[in-house]
Amino acid sequence: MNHHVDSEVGHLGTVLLHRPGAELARLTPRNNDSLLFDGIPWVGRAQEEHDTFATALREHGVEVLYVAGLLTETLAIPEARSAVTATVLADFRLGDTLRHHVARHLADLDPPALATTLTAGLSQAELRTGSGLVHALMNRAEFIIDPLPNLLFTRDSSVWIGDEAAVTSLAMRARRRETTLTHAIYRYHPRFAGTPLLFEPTMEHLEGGDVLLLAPGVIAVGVGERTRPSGAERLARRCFERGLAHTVLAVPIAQERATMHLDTVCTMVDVDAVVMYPNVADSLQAWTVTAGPDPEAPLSVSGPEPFIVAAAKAMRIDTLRIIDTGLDPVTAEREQWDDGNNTLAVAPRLCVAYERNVETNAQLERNGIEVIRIPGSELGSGRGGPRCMSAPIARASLSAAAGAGR
Ligand SMILES: NC(=[NH2+])NCCC[C@H](N)C(=O)O
Repeated sequence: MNHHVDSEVGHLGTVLLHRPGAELARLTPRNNDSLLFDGIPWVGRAQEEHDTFATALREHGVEVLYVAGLLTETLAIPEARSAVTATVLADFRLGDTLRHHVARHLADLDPPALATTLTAGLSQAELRTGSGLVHALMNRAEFIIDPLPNLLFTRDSSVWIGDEAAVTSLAMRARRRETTLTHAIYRYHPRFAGTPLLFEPTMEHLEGGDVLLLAPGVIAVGVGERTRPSGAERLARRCFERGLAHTVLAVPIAQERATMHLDTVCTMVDVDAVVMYPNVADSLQAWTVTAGPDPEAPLSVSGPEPFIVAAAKAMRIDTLRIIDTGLDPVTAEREQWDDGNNTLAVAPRLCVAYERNVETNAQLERNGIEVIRIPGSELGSGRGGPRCMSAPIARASLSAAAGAGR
């Protein structure tokens, strides 16, 4: 099976999605902030919206894989099952007595039920038997295993570069456990076992929403709230060592919720065009990182210079075209917040976007980009759009198309 991604826009072959489920029903006004949601989504409607997204992708010939299905199949493998449950049981907050009860509870679950518990979490009330001090001092609604509502945003927990999978290192506490699931899938699932892992969750912080494959061999990495400079450095070194890239652009972004990832302000819609939030278009800078002269100095760093200039140079094109999010700054700010810039390219000049971002979508169409509109009123409450909700596993190679090779 051909798993390979070398751009943001090559015809999408296979994508990993997570259909939201019981984990979204865990959100309350008391925990939504710490679980990184801005509201309390209506779960049934979020599922309908997500199904519309998946159907639109399938109608364009895309193979849709779901985390729940892959995880269930993975958990049927004893080694994978014990690796994943060990990460849950390692939680310090449990203490030995409760840990023992949780281990017994998990051991009784079949793979589908275990997959559900690992994503939706486990409350004190749901644990069949419990005892000990930690259990006694918990209230019934408290989580023994925290839910993972942000699993919806599959973009962040793994990224394919070439034919390698990078399992990322998530910065926010509420999301860390997501990568234990993606890690297990890529290590043990028969479809993926043997895939080289370019990055591991034990490394410096790096999130997929910050990683943009601008062209074969050229990667932009947003550096801000989530991805740290050290994470970008580690990714650059590993990509150079493995011949997966010749240039990495480190792009500082404001450490704010609205711009938590680079893909919240900029996504690619054509081989030489991005849709970009106008309020940052002029100020976005990039540091250019290339392989250094010798092992003592593995990286060369230069810059900063305007992102679009650095990107065009690295991509060896004259200009990187910028399509902005509508002209008036208030509309632009509203639509950026609602993930207007967060499009998923299905092919060059064909992208999926939330229908609510009326101005941005009209701008895209005026610039020759076809827009597949999907509803996102409930999905968007987690602050993520079509790109955040998808992890491409296979795209038609642009380097093959250009005859460039690597
Ligand atoms: N690639 C992205 N922009 N992902 C959006 C993730 C949103 C999620 N609620 C978080 O705060 O982490």
